Amino acid sequence: MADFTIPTVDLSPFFEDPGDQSRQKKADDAIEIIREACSHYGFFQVVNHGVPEDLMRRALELSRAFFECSYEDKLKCRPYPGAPLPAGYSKQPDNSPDKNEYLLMFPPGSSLNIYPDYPPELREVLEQVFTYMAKTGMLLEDILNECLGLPKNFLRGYNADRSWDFMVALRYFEATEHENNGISEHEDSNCITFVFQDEVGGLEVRKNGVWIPLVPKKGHLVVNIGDVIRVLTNNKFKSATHRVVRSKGQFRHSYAFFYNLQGDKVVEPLPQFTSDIGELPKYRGFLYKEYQQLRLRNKTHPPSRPEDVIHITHYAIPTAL
Ligand SMILES: O=C(O)CCC(=O)C(=O)O
Ligand SMILES: [Fe+2]
Repeated sequence: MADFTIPTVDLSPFFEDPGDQSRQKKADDAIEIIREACSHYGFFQVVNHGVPEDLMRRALELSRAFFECSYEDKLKCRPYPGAPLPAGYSKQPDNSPDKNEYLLMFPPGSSLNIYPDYPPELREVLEQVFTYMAKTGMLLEDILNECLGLPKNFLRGYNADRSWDFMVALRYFEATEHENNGISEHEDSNCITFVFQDEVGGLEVRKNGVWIPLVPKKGHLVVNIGDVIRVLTNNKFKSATHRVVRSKGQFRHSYAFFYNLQGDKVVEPLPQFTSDIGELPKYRGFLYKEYQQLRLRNKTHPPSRPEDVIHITHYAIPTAL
């Protein structure tokens, strides 16, 4: 029988004294669940992750208030031309199958950030959420490092520059009589993504070929593994396939934090998952910023044929897959 469960992992052992024996057992159990989830489908949920629940709730209230402003007002913080990603407010192009609008930011202090004036508390709350999420990202990266049996701090060293991380507050429009696509099925291009959402629901992940709804739970963060980890591990860890469906009569709000990679880094399968174990690389190496640009183009100039949408398979070595 199909298994529709999505593991929830308690991260509290990773905040406790490392010398404690019972802490070690709980941490080992968590690592085992994460390893299993990442090896098969690339997603799970976490609790006790360090991001305060009240702050997440407040962030959702404030982004809702922002999105309720008029389109003209929201356009006051539209992106500067030429930024690597559109920081500020954007709405998906009318010809996009994705039906949502979003507010994107880089790390607090980035000169690219454009914040709305209303509601006045939004900026500070966004910056706080960002700071907490980046810490959770570092913790999860260390945990993945351990799950993969890589040398201590390997991923930390490879991905030491936090300036390309970004966060998006999203609002999905109500479904119509005829269609309900919020974001078409995709894998995230980055390293690790964290999502929290309001009570409406709509995020779905594909596990063993079946779409499973992520029922919103207070204080939970959904974790998706992205394509960078998939390529580094030569497919040992999967990037999560997910989508968002819209609800009739309700807008949906969520936040997605993209723990990312600096654009000049080369992404290619690591020797630990190729030559060291006698396996061929399944991807050719590429500069991360090239891939991020191609993925952005999917959004700004949505191809009319779904088969023209760029995925990580763009870099796949055909004979090795
Ligand atoms: O809104 C969500 O729940 C997920 C968003 C997402 O998948 C994305 O922005 O890549
Ligand atoms: Fe996504």
